[in-house]
Amino acid sequence: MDAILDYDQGAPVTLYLDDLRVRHLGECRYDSPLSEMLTTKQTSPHYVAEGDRVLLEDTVSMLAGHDVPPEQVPSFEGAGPRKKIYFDPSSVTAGILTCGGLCPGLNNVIRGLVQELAVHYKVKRILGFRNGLRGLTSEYREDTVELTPDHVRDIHNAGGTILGSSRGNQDPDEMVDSLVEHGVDVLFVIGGDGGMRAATCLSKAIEARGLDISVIGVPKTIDNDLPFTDQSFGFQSAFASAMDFISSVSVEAAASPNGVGLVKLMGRHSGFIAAYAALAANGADIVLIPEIPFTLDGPDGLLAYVEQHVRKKGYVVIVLAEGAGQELLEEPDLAHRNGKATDASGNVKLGKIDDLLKERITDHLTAVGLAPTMRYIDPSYAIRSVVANAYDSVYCLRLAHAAAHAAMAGRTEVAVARWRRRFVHVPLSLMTSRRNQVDPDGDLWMSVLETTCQPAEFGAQREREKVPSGFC
Ligand SMILES: Nc1ncnc2c1ncn2[C@@H]1O[C@H](COP(=O)(O)OP(=O)(O)OP(=O)(O)O)[C@@H](O)[C@H]1O
Ligand SMILES: O=P(O)(O)OC[C@H]1O[C@](O)(CO)[C@@H](O)[C@@H]1O
Ligand SMILES: [Mg+2]
Repeated sequence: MDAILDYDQGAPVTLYLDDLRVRHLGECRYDSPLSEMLTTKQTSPHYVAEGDRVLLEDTVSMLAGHDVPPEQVPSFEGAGPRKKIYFDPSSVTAGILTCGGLCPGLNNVIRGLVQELAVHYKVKRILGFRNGLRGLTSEYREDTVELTPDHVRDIHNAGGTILGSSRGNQDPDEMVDSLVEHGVDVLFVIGGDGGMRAATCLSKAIEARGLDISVIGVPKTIDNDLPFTDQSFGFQSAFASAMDFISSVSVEAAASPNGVGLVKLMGRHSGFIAAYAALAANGADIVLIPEIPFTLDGPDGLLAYVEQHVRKKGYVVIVLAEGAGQELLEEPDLAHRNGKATDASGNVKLGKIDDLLKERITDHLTAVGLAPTMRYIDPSYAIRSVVANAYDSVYCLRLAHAAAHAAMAGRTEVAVARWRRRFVHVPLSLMTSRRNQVDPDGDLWMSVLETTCQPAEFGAQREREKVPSGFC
């Protein structure tokens, strides 16, 4: 009686109730320092009581599809403080690391963790491991920093991460050795999909050795490509920053003869930054994202539409996610543009779709007598190195609180996330089970089409990878 979820949208996704269960290190025997605050708490629109759960789905039709009693409806464990906890806080050593690409809010999460652990749980020793998972290798394991509330008080005023970050693979057993050597009881891994995979490997290696160490993931990514989280922290700050570049390019393109404004934004496999920044700036005429392949040539292709737009309006503004149109670079004569290499963590390096577009648009418009003025911006790292905005700042702090509570309550192999505006525990296996992508049939993309007035697709419809609805 386990098969619970079946999204019949292209690729069906079946979730089992067991997929949503969180691993515990053992019985919670210690009174939490926060227990007094919790005595009268019950579930309300603003609080999920201990023991209650948060529904995975939120539409009547989805819920009606389950012919099971309420306790078997798919749901997440709520995050938050517990009256009884697993670890004796006075003897806990905590570890924190940040890995992968930068993301606004990393320092905010570090600060929130240190404050919650030190001030409320009275944890005396909090170690920061430097430069991501590399900090747990034998070569670098001694290079730690002791984190105190004083030390982290103002770090949220800067972008980046005071701990540093890195990509590249490490041996799980070597990393566990480092945790044992430092006596770490709870480890917080602040990372993206790779970081969550690494946290899973670490948890498994810890379990295989029968150790009592909790591993908690705090998912971060400006790409917003992690599933089971409403939006990842830092995403909002990143797209707000991207919006300014779209506005600049729009001003430039509008003031130039046959102006073509082109902004390339980060987003390897998911076009959320491009979509949101374009909506926020409201100046984009075309948004191109990895989820929706496009064709350049032909009457329904991108080039014809660009031409038509320039003729009608005098200029055109295109927002391009870096992972868009990669299929165009597969063509044999374009092989030189196709990166096809991988970075140190195994992430595929993308081909240069921006170069191809600049060249093809320039050639096409010139050939039809509309020689363009190309205004191109690649803000690149500028959008992810910014300080977290006010919203992300609050979000990071609350995620950090949830992560500290999860760890002290002996949860492990789990990430904290915000799901349908509640904070929940998401098993790491679920966090890495799929990629969050813009759903071409979802309402976000609909809003993009409504705003830009671009056609739903450029060129002949291609078979595209279907994404499960409900995760965007
Ligand atoms: N499949 C995996 N198994 C174990 N560890 C992994 C795996 N993938 C990545 N890692 C580790 O996780 C760390 C971070 O991965 P990665 O560089 O891909 O960044 P990320 O956490 O995905 O963040 P971003 O969203 O910026 O890419 C790397 O140091 C890498 O060693
Ligand atoms: O930091 P790197 O290695 O240059 O990688 C850049 C990639 O990282 C991301 O910012 C995700 O963190 C992607 O949007 C981008 O493609
Ligand atoms: Mg990644």
